Amino acid sequence: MKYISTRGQADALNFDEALLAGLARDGGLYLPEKWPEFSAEEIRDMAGKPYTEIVFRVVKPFIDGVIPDKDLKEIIEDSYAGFRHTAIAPLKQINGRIWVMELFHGPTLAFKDFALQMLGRLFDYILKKRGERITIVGATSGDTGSAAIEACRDRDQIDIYILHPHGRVSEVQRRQMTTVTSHNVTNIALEGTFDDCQDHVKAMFNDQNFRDTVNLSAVNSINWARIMSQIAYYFAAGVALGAPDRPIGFSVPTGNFGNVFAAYAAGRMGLPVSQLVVGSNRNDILTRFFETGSMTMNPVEPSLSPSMDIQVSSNFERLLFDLLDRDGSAVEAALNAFREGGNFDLEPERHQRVLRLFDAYRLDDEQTLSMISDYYVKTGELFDPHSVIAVAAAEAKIRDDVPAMVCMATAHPAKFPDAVCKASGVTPELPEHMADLFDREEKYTVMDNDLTKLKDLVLSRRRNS
Ligand SMILES: N[C@@H](CCOP(=O)(O)O)C(=O)O
Repeated sequence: MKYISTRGQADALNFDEALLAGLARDGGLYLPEKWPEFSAEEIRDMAGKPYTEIVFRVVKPFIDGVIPDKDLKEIIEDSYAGFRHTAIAPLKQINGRIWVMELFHGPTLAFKDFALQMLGRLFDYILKKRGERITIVGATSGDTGSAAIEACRDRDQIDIYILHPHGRVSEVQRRQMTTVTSHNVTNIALEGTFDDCQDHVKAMFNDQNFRDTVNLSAVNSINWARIMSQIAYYFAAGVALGAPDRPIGFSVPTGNFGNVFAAYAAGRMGLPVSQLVVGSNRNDILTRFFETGSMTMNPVEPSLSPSMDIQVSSNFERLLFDLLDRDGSAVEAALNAFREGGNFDLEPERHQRVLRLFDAYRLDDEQTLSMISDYYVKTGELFDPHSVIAVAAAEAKIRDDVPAMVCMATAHPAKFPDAVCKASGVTPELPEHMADLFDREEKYTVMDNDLTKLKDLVLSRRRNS
């Protein structure tokens, strides 16, 4: 299995090379050259299997022998051993056709743990084999940061720097990152937005000298291995609800487009995915795109669902690559137009094609609070401000011919106690392992929104061995 860049110029890589590279050298994102496909029989056979077995079957074709099966199985078992629910990703029905998959039982209470617990172990395994070290610079709007830190802390081969937008993540999200004091972790609160943080990360990758000097790698979903690991829970949900013999829809709260792209990938691999609903908050660039075929950038506005306060959704590039018939130069031209002029338009015929699968829906803060309250009263479920957008979007957009839709509950309500309490009157409690989070000491550096200063910091702390 080779991995190719969405911009079409970089060398094709094997799994381990793509894992360590993060972003391709031409600025594109890696994708498998060809989607592996499961037959109906192979999908049917996943039903009733433990979650870790489904992960193994889904990721094996992507790893393609780079890691022997025995070692891969151990990595997978170890990755999910720390989850606090025995089902790992439990499914709950909340009304006739709508289900919720809880993806917040991992160590940092968000869906990011599903991929990052694996990513940390994959890095460790490959780096030890190669005798190499890497520097990770990651950007977070709230959840990726702590999940990445948790996965990479205290690993000898890794130094990790996480940039978050200063004052724009919830206090629990910030403390989950900044109270980790491991020697290899640096937290930076950037005077800017998440998009600024993500732009700086990409700029560091696009500076070939810098990336080679520090051996830069990625924990964000620009890294293919992030998407790969997340595809597994879509298969787990699908087979639990009757796939391949019954089609299935998914509703996903979306910021960087990685999670919903994993659902799309599951469809390309044979899961009968018949509808994907993209949920957004007032930063609704994706919703407007699906509604109109035109992607137009607005300023990022803070919301009650900060993890989705994003205008430039990295993984949209992977979908665009398919929509533009895998033509790397067309992808590059469209994205250059977007970055330079703040807009690009998809041809009407391609827009119609994307609408066969995708729908989109937005909720502003007021609607988000009201929906948290409504579902709490109607079902007893306390949703966080991101998950509730998926549920409301599913209710609003589920098509008549979709027999079951699964909403991805991406974060634990205790990550957003103020919003949840305002909506429901209930303050969700942090799980025991985090009960003293507010007593722990924080350590982070507030920095100007300045790429040169960031690079200097990373270079100055570089370890030679
Ligand atoms: N919503 C994310 C933003 C980064 O997304 P990623 O999937 O590319 O890591 C966050 O919570 O940090």
